[in-house]
This record gives sequence, structure tokens and C-alpha cells, in this order.
Amino acid sequence: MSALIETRGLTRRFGAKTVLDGVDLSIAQGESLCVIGQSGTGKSVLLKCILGLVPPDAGEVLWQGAPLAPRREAFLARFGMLFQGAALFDSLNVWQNVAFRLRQRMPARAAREIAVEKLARVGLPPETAELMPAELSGGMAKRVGLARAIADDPQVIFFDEPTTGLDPIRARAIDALIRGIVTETGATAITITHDMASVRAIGDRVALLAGGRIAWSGPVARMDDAPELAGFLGRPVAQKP
Ligand SMILES: Nc1ncnc2c1ncn2[C@@H]1O[C@H](COP(=O)(O)OP(=O)(O)OP(=O)(O)O)[C@@H](O)[C@H]1O
Repeated sequence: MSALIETRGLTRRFGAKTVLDGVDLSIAQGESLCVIGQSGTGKSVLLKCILGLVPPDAGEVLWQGAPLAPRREAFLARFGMLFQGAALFDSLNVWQNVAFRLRQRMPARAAREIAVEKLARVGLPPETAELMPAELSGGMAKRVGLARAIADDPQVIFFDEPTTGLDPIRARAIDALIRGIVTETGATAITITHDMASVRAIGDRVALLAGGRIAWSGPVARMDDAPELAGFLGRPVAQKP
């Protein structure tokens, strides 16, 4: 698999604090990568650097083998995001939220039709389309956020703490939806999470961000053997015979 997104020596300081200290990360086309790390280690800053919302002090981000920065608009058009807390627009109803980007290039009726299709994909019935965000439960809002993230058939989807604030049953349901959608669409997924059950359900590969660098990266199937991840898994690392 060739790299779809690559960060090379990504470095970012805030004042005297070096948050990212040369992050090298490669995400293959169609891969589902989970980025884990303790609170405050720079996961969000890494995401923002990839998106171009925070300029790095050094290093670069490549997309399809060439610098992303000059092609940021094209990249953003192929990218979807599920925000932490769903981040729906309060003044728009559900289908208008889902179809927000589609509305820029198609009439309302066509956009609504796609929105209803995407709502069905995340397990929400057509009646949901006319509800306002204030009428939704946390789990429903997350599903609407997910429908919005996939509305425009993105090549890359970012999931920012997708299960935060959900009870375990709803969290596992969101994980299953994410895994299903990623597999079915072939999208490349980058998930930031603290939830190791989510990592197991969603990820092909996991990368640990610590000390401003990728301290460990490997297949999810191998994470139980990595001493670097012991603290996250909440138990001793399996002893090799
Ligand atoms: N705009 C900014 N100005 C100053 N410091 C910042 C800014 N953005 C982030 N930081 C600092 O960078 C560090 C990393 O923050 P970041 O939000 O990326 O952590 P995180 O790993 O995503 O944490 P969490 O898991 O709690 O969301 C923190 O110390 C934070 O205070």
C-alpha cells in the first residue's frame, strides 16, 4: 500500500514548549490508523497541522506523495470529519447539517436525498431528517455527525474522540458503524482516541504519540506485546515465553 498521507519531521512549538518534536507518520491508502497518547501530548495539534489549521515550525505534510499545503483546498474537499461532541449547527435541522457541504454544489432536493441515505447508513430513520440538534440524544447527535462526515464520500475521514461521552453500548455501536463504513467505502481513516476498545474495533494500526514523537507504531494485533503501550492497556505486557 502506498502512503496517502505522510508527515515528515513535523515540529510545532508553543512558546517555550515543543509539542511536536519531529513526527514521522505514514498513513497508507485505505488504512485505519488510531493515534493514541496521554492528554496534552499533542494529538489535536498533530491533526491541526495535517489539516493546515496550525502551521508547523518545521517539517511537512505530504498528500499522495507531494506537499499538501499548496493543495489544501483540494485536500479539504476530499476530507470528512467527525468532531468530538458532533459539533452540529444548532440553527440547522438534521438533514441540513448532514447536507451542509453538498448544498454548495447541488439543489436542496438532491442534497436532502443523499442526507437521508447517509442517515439510514448510520441507523437513523428518515423522520430524523427534520429534527433540530437540540432534540437529539448524545448517541443520535454522534450518528448525525458521522452521516455529515461521510456525506460527500470523502477519501480521508478524521474521527476526533468518536466515543467520548457515550456509554459503552453506544460507544461500541459507533465503533461498529465506523469500521463498517471505512471497510465498505475504502476511505482512509485517522482516529484520535483514548478508548482502547475503540482502537481494537476500528484500527488496523495504532501510533502512540509521546514526548512529541511517535513512540510506537504497529498493527493493532501486536499492541498487546508492546511495552510502550502497557500504560494504556491498563495491564502488564504479556511475557514472551
Ligand atoms: N493555540 C495554542 N496555544 C498555546 N498552546 C497550545 C495551543 N494549542 C495547543 N497547545 C498546547 O499543546 C499541547 C498539546 O495540546 P493538544 O490539544 O494537542 O493535546 P491532546 O493530546 O489533543 O490532548 P487531549 O487528549 O486532552 O485532547 C498542550 O500543552 C496545549 O496546551
